[in-house]
Amino acid sequence: MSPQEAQPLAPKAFPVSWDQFHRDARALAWRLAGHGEWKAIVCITRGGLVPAAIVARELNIRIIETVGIASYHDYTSQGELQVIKEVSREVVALEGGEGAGVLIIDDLVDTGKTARIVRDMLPKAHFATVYAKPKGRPLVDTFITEVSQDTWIYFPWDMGFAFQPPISRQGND
Ligand SMILES: O=P(O)(O)OC[C@H]1O[C@H](OP(=O)(O)OP(=O)(O)O)[C@H](O)[C@@H]1O
Ligand code: HPA
Ligand SMILES: [Mg+2]
Repeated sequence: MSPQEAQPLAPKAFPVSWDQFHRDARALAWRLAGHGEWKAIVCITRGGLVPAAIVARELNIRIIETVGIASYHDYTSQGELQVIKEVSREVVALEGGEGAGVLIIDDLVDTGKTARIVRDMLPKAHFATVYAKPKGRPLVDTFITEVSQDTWIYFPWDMGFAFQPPISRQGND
């Protein structure tokens, strides 16, 4: 179901183009570059895959691990959080364990529930997202742009080109 067909979770829309997402993910890499060297990235699939690729390229990080968490259904509701794939023991054990030397990447933090689970798995890791909403912000070490809690972020991989009716026709039909 598309967000247009469904009742979205938040009334305000923040659409992000590929170009803007690339700039914001690069800005995240610039900010992270000042924090030292990471041995590995753990990206939270699926949303974290795209920013992780951009940050890994910029910071020359070659060990990329995934942790799979899913919770939102059809863009309309957040259900039980499901851990679909755990982090490998080798990555947890890097630099003495508990995620030390690991950079966790996700596209955004919203309620913070996903971040909480991954932080508990890797308490010494650095948690970075491109976007953050107020409820989840305390769980993130580094992010680029904050949007209000009543805003839904539309990522470029969820969108396509569509006809836009002229403003003069909107709401008049
Ligand atoms: O802070 P929270 O309220 O927990 O929400 C944030 C999470 O929700 C989205 O993932 P989703 O569960 O939709 O899965 P996906 O990454 O596979 O799209 C997003 O990519 C974050 O991982
Ligand atoms: O605002 C959002 N946009 C896309 N996916 C999400 N998952 C949680 N919040 C969001
Ligand atoms: Mg996700």
